[in-house]
Amino acid sequence: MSSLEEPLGLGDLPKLSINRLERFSPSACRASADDCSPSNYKQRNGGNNQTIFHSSAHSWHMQGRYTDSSCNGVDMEFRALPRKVLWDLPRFVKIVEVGPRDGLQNEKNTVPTSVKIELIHKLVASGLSVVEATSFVSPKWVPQLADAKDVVEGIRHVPDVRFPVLTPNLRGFEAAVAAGAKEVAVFASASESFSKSNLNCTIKESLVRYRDVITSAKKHGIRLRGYVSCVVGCPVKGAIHPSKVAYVAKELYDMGCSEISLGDTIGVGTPGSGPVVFAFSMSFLFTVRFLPI
Ligand SMILES: CC(C)(COP(=O)([O-])OP(=O)([O-])OC[C@H]1O[C@@H](n2cnc3c(N)ncnc32)[C@H](O)[C@@H]1OP(=O)([O-])[O-])[C@@H](O)C(=O)NCCC(=O)NCCSC(=O)C[C@@](C)(O)CC(=O)[O-]
Repeated sequence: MSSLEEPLGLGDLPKLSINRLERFSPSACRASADDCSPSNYKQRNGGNNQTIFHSSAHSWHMQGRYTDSSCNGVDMEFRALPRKVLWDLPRFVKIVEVGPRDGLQNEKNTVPTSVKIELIHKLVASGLSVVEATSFVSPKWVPQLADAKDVVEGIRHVPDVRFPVLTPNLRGFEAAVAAGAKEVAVFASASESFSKSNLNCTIKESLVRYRDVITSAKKHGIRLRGYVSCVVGCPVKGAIHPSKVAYVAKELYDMGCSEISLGDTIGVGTPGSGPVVFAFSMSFLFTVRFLPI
């Protein structure tokens, strides 16, 4: 049995509070805001029940207003909003699995290359069509992923799946292309402190580096994603202003990234995180609106 197949004890699983999800769900408002009940949406949506997805979407847009224990006194504006939010939901959600890269880059013990390749094969077998495989970063900074070339080599014959890899500079990009990568991602940050600790440079300097990577990627016909880290909060600086997120996202987009991934790096974008999250959701809407479908 490989390390991937060892069973997880139930006690090891994180505790998930369903109440927390439901508190912001359409069903939490059943008593008075009929428009937002899942059954109503089910009809309009051709019978597809996607309640969990709606729950999280509501939590962005409605936060603060659903926190009342009952929905008494709901005004017309409140009633109209859920319908608008439901209709505005995207018809398509793309999942980019980042476990082999993001998950393994912080492992205390370096995972053997063969196990990484096995993990990627299993993720593909589970139905995932985009799996971020590894990073072509400095092995001095991330020794856990020093075998990037071998990992890409080990998965290059898997058909119909995209395997983007992370590249922090032109050197990483060139190594990725030489190894056979067909898609890369660059990663900037909305927090100056995080940029320094992750890339050893300022946000502006990282964007200058990425301009070279992106120019080269366009020449090679390589698809590009751009990450923005710390879109809600930074481990050093705390709250991050949405304008910083919008600035970095727009720079990456203008340079030629076909997708922008907004990373809540430290997981503070919860419904309970108050006005920051609301402000961020507005910024998020702005950001996704200027991206092509
Ligand atoms: C950007 C650097 C390279 C600057 O690193 P540096 O030390 O400032 O720059 P350097 O140019 O002096 O390079 C240091 C050494 O690394 C070598 N080097 C330089 N570049 C490469 C390369 N591409 N591949 C292999 N080696 C490289 C370079 O040649 C040199 O070697 P030496 O001369 O000392 O022997 C470094 O800071 C780095 O690699 N950072 C990456 C950190 C990282 O991978 N972080 C985790 C990923 S980001 C993330 O997880 C967030 C995300 C994406 O998930 C989104 C979210 O959720 O927030």
